[in-house]
Amino acid sequence: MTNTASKPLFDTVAFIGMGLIGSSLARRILRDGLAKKVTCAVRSEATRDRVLELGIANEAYCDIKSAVVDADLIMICAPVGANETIGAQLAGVLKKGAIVSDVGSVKQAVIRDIAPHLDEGVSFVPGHPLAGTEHSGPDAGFPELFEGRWCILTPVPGESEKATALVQALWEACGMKVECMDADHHDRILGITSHLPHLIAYTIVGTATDLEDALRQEVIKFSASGFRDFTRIAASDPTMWRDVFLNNREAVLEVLGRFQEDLMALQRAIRWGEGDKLFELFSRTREIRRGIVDAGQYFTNFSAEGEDRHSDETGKKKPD
Ligand SMILES: NC(=O)C1=CN([C@@H]2O[C@H](COP(=O)(O)OP(=O)(O)OC[C@H]3O[C@@H](n4cnc5c(N)ncnc54)[C@H](O)[C@@H]3O)[C@@H](O)[C@H]2O)C=CC1
Ligand SMILES: O=C(O)C(=O)Cc1ccc(O)cc1
Repeated sequence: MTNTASKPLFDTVAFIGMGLIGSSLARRILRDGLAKKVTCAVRSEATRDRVLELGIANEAYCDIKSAVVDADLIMICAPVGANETIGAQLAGVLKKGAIVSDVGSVKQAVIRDIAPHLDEGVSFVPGHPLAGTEHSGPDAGFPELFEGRWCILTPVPGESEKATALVQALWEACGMKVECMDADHHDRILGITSHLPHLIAYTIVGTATDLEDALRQEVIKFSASGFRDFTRIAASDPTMWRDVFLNNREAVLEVLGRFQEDLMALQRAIRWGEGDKLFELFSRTREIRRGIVDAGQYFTNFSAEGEDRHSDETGKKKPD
């Protein structure tokens, strides 16, 4: 989908954090003229130089204040564990009428850490584009990342509806479908659909490679596509995912409890040779996958063979 906006939605968009998500959105904004100017705050001179070399921001700074002081939209794109520190640096600095938004994978903790620091006259519209890869850093981004995917906004009651509509318009201009919901509802859904699967992938790859040396070599050598899929997910950024689990503790622990019960039931079925139970579950899950693919939902970036065009198989981390 190409941008249908006839004029820029914002004068200046400032990014805090220019990794996979920040740099993908910045690329899209600059490519399609969704803002007149893009600025960003990064943490090192090397990243600042790289961002300017890549041409993914008009101005790049190593401090937050310089990047955000004239911005109409401030998009926080750092790991969610950095939000408390980032929020404190926004207090007393932003223009009246500025909008603060974010892309964090959890939403209640983001609201907890950012909202108290924002001045009167500044709107806050938390968001989460459900699109990504296992890669990190400014080189990993690409402008088509968001195409055809969902973006969830979790507006805080009492906040400006105009601000929410503008953030929604930005994500729609990036090709996303947008839905609003409460932050706690978001965290419960994503706990099941995203956080638990990542935890399982980290566990499986950990278990399989925590073997004695000779066996580990064979696991790597003969890894079939099922295991390789898990290794892709398990190559995701450790800082980002540590922060996700620490900041969505309740929802993850709740779903993990249910998962452990279901796993025990499967363990028992295997032990006692209860083939019917296994067959019934596997048939049900096969139908679910077929339903998702037929509905064209979520997997819009998968080819017929089920490979995700967003990612390669190497799991290599791009420079940060
Ligand atoms: N990776 C993914 O697939 C997705 C990630 N997200 C969310 O997007 C956010 C960013 O993730 P990615 O872009 O993947 O991570 P990334 O690791 O590629 O980029 C994060 C950037 O933030 C910078 N950063 C860290 N602390 C900072 C601070 N205090 N001030 C300024 N910059 C700081 C890092 O140097 C890095 O360049 C996270 O909150 C994550 O939960 C959302 C959807 C998908
Ligand atoms: O790479 C994958 O398979 C992902 O699941 C990407 C992803 C990671 C985190 C999010 O909050 C949303 C999407």
